[in-house]
Amino acid sequence: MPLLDVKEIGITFGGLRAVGNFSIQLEPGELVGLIGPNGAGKTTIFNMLTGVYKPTEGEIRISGRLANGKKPYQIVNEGVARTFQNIRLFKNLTVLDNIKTAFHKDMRYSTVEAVLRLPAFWREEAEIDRKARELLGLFNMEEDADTIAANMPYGKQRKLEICRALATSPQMLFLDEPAAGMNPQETRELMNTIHFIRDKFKVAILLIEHDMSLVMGICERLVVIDYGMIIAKGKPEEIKTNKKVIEAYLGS
Ligand SMILES: Nc1ncnc2c1ncn2[C@@H]1O[C@H](COP(=O)(O)OP(=O)(O)OP(=O)(O)O)[C@@H](O)[C@H]1O
Repeated sequence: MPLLDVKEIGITFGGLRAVGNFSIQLEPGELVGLIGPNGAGKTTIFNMLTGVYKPTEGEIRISGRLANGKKPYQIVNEGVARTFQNIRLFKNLTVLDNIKTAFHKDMRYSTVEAVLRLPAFWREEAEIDRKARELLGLFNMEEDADTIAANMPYGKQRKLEICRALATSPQMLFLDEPAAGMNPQETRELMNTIHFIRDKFKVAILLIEHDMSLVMGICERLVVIDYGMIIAKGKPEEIKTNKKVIEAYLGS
């Protein structure tokens, strides 16, 4: 059974069909790119897959369970994490605290134990601290633990956002234009980071990206959309020479 099984989903905003007949399957550990010109509907698809929008047509199944109409936090509990086109971090918190907030989804102590600062609370807080530092360590960011997120260079903020998404122990990770605003050096590092994540965490990754060198370089297969509809699917080398894809990009 695929991890993600999307059948013919679509959404209409005020009479305008932004996305239609969109289908995709993701198997564990796959690295797939979702590409298309500006305004093609990529973020709208992510928003449907993560519970921000409810599709007006079709069916989304995560690990076989119907996910249409679930709220974003329920989708996180189904093992899906995402990052955003515009980085969303708690800018005034430290790097470590940004990660810890994500781990708190799994906390088991009760409100009473937390308010009264009972041992169960401290034990679990110490464990979250340890796990957050360990995760930062995997991304070579342990020395940034006490830095305020907003004071980090752009590339590192992106990395932190991905790192925080992983703290929810997802099976699937959706990255919305992770290379946006990055310089070529940061983009190269990001490619390595994405490969590392897939191999280390065994997550399936769905990646929206405008940077063609990035998607072509790391994705095993690509889905191309234009005006809300799939126009091509295939391996990067097939997509590169696909006439419809070339026309869609030249025309945008
Ligand atoms: N909440 C909404 N209400 C009305 N229209 C919307 C809404 N969300 C998205 N759209 C429309 O859906 C279409 C697809 O937008 P979307 O942001 O998904 O494209 P995109 O492929 O992610 O573009 P980009 O690459 O520029 O980020 C656009 O025409 C947009 O105006």
